[in-house]
Amino acid sequence: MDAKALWQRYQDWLYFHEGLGLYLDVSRMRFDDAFVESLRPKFEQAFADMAELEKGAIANPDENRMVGHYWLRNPDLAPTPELTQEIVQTLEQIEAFAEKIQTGAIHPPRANRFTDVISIGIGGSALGPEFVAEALSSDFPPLKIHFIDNTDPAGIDRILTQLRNSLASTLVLVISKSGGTPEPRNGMIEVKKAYAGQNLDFAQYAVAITSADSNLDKVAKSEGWLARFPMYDWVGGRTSEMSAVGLVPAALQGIDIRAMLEGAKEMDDATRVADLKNNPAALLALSWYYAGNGKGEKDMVVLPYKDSLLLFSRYLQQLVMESLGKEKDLDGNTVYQGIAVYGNKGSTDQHAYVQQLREGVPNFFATLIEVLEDRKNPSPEIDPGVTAGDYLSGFLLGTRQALYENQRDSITVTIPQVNARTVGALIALYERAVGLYASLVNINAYHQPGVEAGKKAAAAILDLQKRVLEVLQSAKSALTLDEIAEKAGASQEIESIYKILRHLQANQRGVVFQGNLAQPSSLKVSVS
Ligand SMILES: O=P(O)(O)OC[C@H]1O[C@H](O)[C@H](O)[C@@H](O)[C@@H]1O
Repeated sequence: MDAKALWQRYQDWLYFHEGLGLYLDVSRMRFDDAFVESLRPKFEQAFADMAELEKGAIANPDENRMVGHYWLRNPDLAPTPELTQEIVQTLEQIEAFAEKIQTGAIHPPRANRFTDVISIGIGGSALGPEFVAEALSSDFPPLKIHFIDNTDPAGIDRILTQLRNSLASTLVLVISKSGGTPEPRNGMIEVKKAYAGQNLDFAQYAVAITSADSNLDKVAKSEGWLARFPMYDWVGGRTSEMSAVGLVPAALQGIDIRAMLEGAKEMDDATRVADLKNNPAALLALSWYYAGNGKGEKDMVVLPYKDSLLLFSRYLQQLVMESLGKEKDLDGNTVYQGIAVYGNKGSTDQHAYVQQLREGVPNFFATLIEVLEDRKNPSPEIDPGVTAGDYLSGFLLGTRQALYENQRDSITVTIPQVNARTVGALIALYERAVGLYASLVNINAYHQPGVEAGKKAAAAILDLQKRVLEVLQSAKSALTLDEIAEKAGASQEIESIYKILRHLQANQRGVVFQGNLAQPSSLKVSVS
């Protein structure tokens, strides 16, 4: 396509949202009109499915749940007045709580103010709050946030060591929809011990964000924690940023949560339009379908050219991959769907892997996120008439062009600046695009059956560890791995037993190895 035709294509396909000042450019996805026409019936269905979902249909049939994240930013859409009221009240409670914490009306027993927050959660209970903190937190927020999003002991130590001298003014959020996920539970127990170690009454520092009557909710209630906020059955973890899960941590950092909700609402309104060309989420879904042949054959590389949006790709990884990565479609056929997502930021990544994107295996399409405003204040000149921001912008345009010249497709999303409204809008844009794409490929975007397999296997390993230790404790002399496996009734799991023991041995847990470490079958194991 020559330059003139390409410029025309750019204008023909350009989407602009006036209120948000957001542009979406899909002109560098090389679909043709016939392709668009062929997808129209699927889009009609997708728009109809989405309308049903918003009205409160059981859009997640496997879990028999409604899917209501759209109601969070427009409570009047909720299917019952009770739900509307609950959403509104929770929002007011969040704002009132954050204000009291910031003014010191609620303060820790031994300090005038809370200065820090530890947010404990994983997956959907961490990725949104982390992304939003990185994108929107001011340089000197009223409360500084720290995340424990894993059960890595060294990671937990790092946070607790950094906060050692300010634990007495640190608020703790424990966020878990189910209230039973092991990682946040472990984090909570360890943090609780750290408070006890400094003679601080954890309950006076702790806030739970979880489903009513979950295990976490029960603990928080019985111990009289500082506050509890609800997580709803009809909001999925990966779409929970606009629920208490995302709003509580954001509000505590002084982020304008009303603006975030407003941006999402405006985007929801725009992505509700049942007209492909005038719906930015539909244009994204169309582009994804085109790129990957409706089967996820190409990966989505997300490159925001703005440091503060670094975690967007990580956030999208869960939103897209946990939603779309499914073995079965809604009719039970085996389809192995999904779209792989990765990326960090531009121009940084141009010095890392863009070489492969430009010249190597063409198994991806790029999404470039452009932010028009460079910085709040005027920029100094780097070269005559040229600023650092001009370079950043030039690198984005250059990469887009270089990719296109080599038949690598890209989408460009442009926002005027990174603020609460545009971040809310970006989240909403991708939530809807995922929902529409799921309809196009006929899958349930709102469950995650595959995650259970790993959780069950991990639980079995921990159970095996107990049995193995019992065997060793009652043994009179050192045993080979074969003998341990047999006595534990787990002959098929000898490799797991070896790995469990190796881990215990490395952590001074009383396990002693004799023999050649390079030949596990030669080892004799005892406990001290
Ligand atoms: O919020 P929680 O119930 O603790 O869940 C945290 C995460 O755990 C699971 O592994 C799910 O796959 C995620 O969708 C979820 O976000």
